[in-house]
Amino acid sequence: MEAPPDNDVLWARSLHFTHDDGSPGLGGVSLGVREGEILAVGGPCGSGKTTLLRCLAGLLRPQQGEVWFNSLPVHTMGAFARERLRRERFGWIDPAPALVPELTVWENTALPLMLRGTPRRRAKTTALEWLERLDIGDRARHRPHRLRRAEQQRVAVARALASSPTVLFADEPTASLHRADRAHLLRTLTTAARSHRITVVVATRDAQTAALADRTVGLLDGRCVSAAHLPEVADPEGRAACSLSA
Ligand SMILES: Nc1ncnc2c1ncn2[C@@H]1O[C@H](COP(=O)(O)OP(=O)(O)OP(=O)(O)O)[C@@H](O)[C@H]1O
Repeated sequence: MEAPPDNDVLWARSLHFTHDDGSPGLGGVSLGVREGEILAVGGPCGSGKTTLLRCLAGLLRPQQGEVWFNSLPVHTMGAFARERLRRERFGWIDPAPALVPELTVWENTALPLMLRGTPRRRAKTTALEWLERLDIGDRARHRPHRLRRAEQQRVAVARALASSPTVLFADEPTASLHRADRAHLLRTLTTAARSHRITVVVATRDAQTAALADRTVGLLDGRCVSAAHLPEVADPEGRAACSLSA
């Protein structure tokens, strides 16, 4: 078993994954993600983007192939070690904000930190700082149902960033948002990731999202293709536009 190149924080070789019902997920995907890089994984519906992110994040175990996080072989780790790795080093954003309805916005944001053992007061301070950066500090004491969908998704982003993950996985994070909300969320997410040197792997069918990435890999039928098939962006939110101080 050969460890990945030094400058790749995440590295996958020849990943094969078939779902329990026999549906093909991945058919031999290899890629490397450099430290601090924002990598977009593009491709049409059903091409394997979510399956790839879940394999890279240790949520699914590929039947064949290797996943390395720095020098750690994720593909050979047991369930407990993978869960710990996810809790301590990875962040995850779903297409729809999955917040705990009984908790306030700041408690939702602080939850991963508290699960890690951070004292409540310190977790609260960090959560409030991230909520301010994402322009929802004034909603900190509300419960999620009082927020718009776009605001809830910003809470999900704050929650993922608050625990300072080494790698943040974002699965179509703007899929359920309007265009203006999408642009705002993407700018804050990518600006925060760049300023905090967080590596991001984002699955997307959206050209606007891909335009903010350093690099895009395309998937088709569970395999890497040379170029991602994403539509042209009429008014791309280029990286130069990322001037927020998140
Ligand atoms: N839990 C599951 N059980 C069975 N098959 C699945 C499951 N999840 C995904 N698949 C199948 O695996 C293939 C890849 O799906 P995946 O969700 O990874 O693609 P995707 O590119 O993320 O799609 P989308 O853009 O629609 O989210 C598809 O054929 C899909 O139907």
